[in-house]
Amino acid sequence: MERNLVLVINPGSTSTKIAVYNETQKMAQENLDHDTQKLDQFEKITDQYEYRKEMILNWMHENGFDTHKLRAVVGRGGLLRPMPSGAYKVTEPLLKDLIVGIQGEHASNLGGMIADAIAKTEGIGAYIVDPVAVDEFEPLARISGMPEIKRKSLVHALNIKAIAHRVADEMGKKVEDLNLILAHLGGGISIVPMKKGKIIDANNANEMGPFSPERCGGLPVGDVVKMCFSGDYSPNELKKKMRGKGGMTAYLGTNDGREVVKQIEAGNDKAKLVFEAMAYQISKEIGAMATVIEGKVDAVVLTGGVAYSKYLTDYVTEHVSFIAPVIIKAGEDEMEALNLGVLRVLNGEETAKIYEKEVKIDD
Ligand SMILES: Nc1ncnc2c1ncn2[C@@H]1O[C@H](COP(=O)(O)OP(=O)(O)O)[C@@H](O)[C@H]1O
Ligand SMILES: CCCC(=O)OP(=O)(O)O
Repeated sequence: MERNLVLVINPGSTSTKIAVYNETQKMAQENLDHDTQKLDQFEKITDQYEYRKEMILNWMHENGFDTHKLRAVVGRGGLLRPMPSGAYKVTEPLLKDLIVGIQGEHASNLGGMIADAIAKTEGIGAYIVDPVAVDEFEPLARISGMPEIKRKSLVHALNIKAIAHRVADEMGKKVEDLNLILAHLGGGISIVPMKKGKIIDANNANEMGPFSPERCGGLPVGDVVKMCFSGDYSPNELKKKMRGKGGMTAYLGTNDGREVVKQIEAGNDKAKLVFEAMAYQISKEIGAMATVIEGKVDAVVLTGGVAYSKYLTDYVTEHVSFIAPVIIKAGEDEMEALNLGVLRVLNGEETAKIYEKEVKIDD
């Protein structure tokens, strides 16, 4: 049987996206949304491994894709050690860091883990491309204000880089010729200044910046310390309040922006206040990141699922268009970027990076 297909697996905090490609042709894609109640049944994100893997294998089976026809599996890469951008082979040290969550828990850790499991049963390669741990920060961006704590680059690097290339193409330029502010508005939110193709700062989508559909964003730190020592919450409850059950979900009980827009249209004032507060915080972060590149911004780009909401993009555009023209690229180019990343390796145009050679593993 000819092995000519690539399986692309993209676990996000609110969804699992799956696609099958034959070379550059997408044969099928499915976006499986996960509601807050379902994900809440799992204590840790790695506990979702079997649930999401079975969903993917069932989808393949139901859509007539035989795993024996796969030539590679590529997954979204997770919270690994700070690393250069690129396509990586899933090796044992990389897998180990995904499983332990070396920089924390996130759904994207499951991408490489599930890709590896499916690839191993077929004796083929598993890969990740531009994981959320891609780190191109400049030295100033790493200083937090407390020496024990470093600012981290945890960012939607895959989509941000893919969308930046798309915008540059449409402008007849290369990313290296541009300064952009890109805001990925998904289950988590990343806002970055991109200087000549490099993500030189970012809010850290897991813990800082605007609140998001499922995360609390940056908080007044004194109040957080009080909560931690109140005895009212276990460490796991607090983690869930930060990620998974934070932000829009905490106020409105849903991680689904479409549902919130419907509530606003039905006259729900609380939904309006919270959704606008998210748009307000997004706008403020874009303003802050514009200072990093001294206001020399060619465009502000809004991408990710929440950028489908005209209500939200209108609000943000009104508040930030004084900085630069606002371009809306709703949704993501992640599936395409994962497939193209692995094709460059399979077709010999690029050599897959080896994690343990690119990062310092000191334990
Ligand atoms: N038309 C829309 N209006 C508002 N929010 C939307 C719309 N479409 C998708 N979303 C929201 O976008 C978020 C998912 O974005 P996505 O980039 O797919 O993130 P992730 O990969 O983190 O799951 C969810 O909160 C979803 O409800
Ligand atoms: C940690 C950055 C990646 C991220 O937040 O992704 P999702 O929006 O898919 O959860």
